[in-house]
Amino acid sequence: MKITVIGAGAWGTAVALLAAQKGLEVALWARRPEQAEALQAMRENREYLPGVALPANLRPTSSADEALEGTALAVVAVPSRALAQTLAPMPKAPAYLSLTKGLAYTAHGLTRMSQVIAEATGVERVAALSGPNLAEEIARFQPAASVVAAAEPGLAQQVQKLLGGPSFRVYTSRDLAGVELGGALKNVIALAAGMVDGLRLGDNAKAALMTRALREIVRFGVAQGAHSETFYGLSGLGDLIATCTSLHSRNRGAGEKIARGATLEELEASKQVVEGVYTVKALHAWGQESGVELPITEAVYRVVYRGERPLEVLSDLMGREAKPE
Ligand SMILES: NC(=O)C1=CN([C@@H]2O[C@H](COP(=O)(O)OP(=O)(O)OC[C@H]3O[C@@H](n4cnc5c(N)ncnc54)[C@H](O)[C@@H]3O)[C@@H](O)[C@H]2O)C=CC1
Ligand SMILES: O=C(CO)COP(=O)(O)O
Repeated sequence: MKITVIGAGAWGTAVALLAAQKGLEVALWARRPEQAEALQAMRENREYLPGVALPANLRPTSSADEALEGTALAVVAVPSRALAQTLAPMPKAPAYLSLTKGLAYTAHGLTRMSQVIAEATGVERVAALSGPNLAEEIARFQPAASVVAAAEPGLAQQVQKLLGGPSFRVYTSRDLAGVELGGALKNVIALAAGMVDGLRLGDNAKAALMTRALREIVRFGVAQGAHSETFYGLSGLGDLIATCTSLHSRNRGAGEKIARGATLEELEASKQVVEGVYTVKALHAWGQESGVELPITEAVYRVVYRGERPLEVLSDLMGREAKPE
């Protein structure tokens, strides 16, 4: 069986490696022809995932026709901002799996990545995989677990069989919204966690941030139609822990850089995608329209987009009205 991974960044390459290890024929589509050629020539993704050899059954290409011909599943690992424009002109696959952790604010309101994929391709069979999954560890087959969610249970089970293996335990879920929202919102909180690290505010501060943020994520997610239990699972709490504490996390690292004075332009110029920067903007736009308060998310927005100082924003959060937990 053949599967196609669209997007040859760190995460697309890591998941392509998981699929190749299962003996599948794997096409890895890279946007730039020179990137596909470099992957092919070096049998390594030196730009985004150095130090890991690509096996022979993993075939890099920049041709969408070649990548998608005869495929059973397209696994999408393109940054959220480029998702619709990347997929729309490509040949269609029978089903899609979203690996992208982001949120968009469109004319339809807040839009999850599986919805962006369905709209861009016209294909309704779309699943999402999310969990505490840092690409650098998964690519080295260090043990990890994840959740695949789809409205159609058969699709989630198909992905579970295709990607699950000795180092990667995959659970299924019916809560597509919950799995996607947990993965998107934790990136915003990881920016805040990075600021806590950069300002050396301490372990108590980070634990308080993550705990109160989880409450905020649950409140928001349930209002969006997700199930609260999903946020206490791998794609919620699990990913929140991994991303807020890992030295590999680009979002947490970006928060540290912000605390040391990095600007939005500098973050956007990074070769590696920092999704939290776009997710927080979408959430802010939604909050303005809906009137729903997301205090921690709003604090991150004020620092990233209004250039306010993290310590001043923190002081506002600490000074909010006293209330029961
Ligand atoms: N790196 C990780 O550990 C994980 C990442 N993710 C998610 O996967 C998605 C992809 O992230 P990574 O693979 O880590 O990215 P990356 O930061 O390693 O690489 C960026 C990728 O995006 C491509 N790209 C940049 N601009 C583009 C554009 N305008 N059009 C098309 N492609 C473009 C680059 O060529 C490269 O392949 C993100 O949504 C991220 O949140 C999810 C789980 C783990
Ligand atoms: O989603 C991730 C881990 O599950 C990766 O997080 P970063 O994008 O912050 O590196």
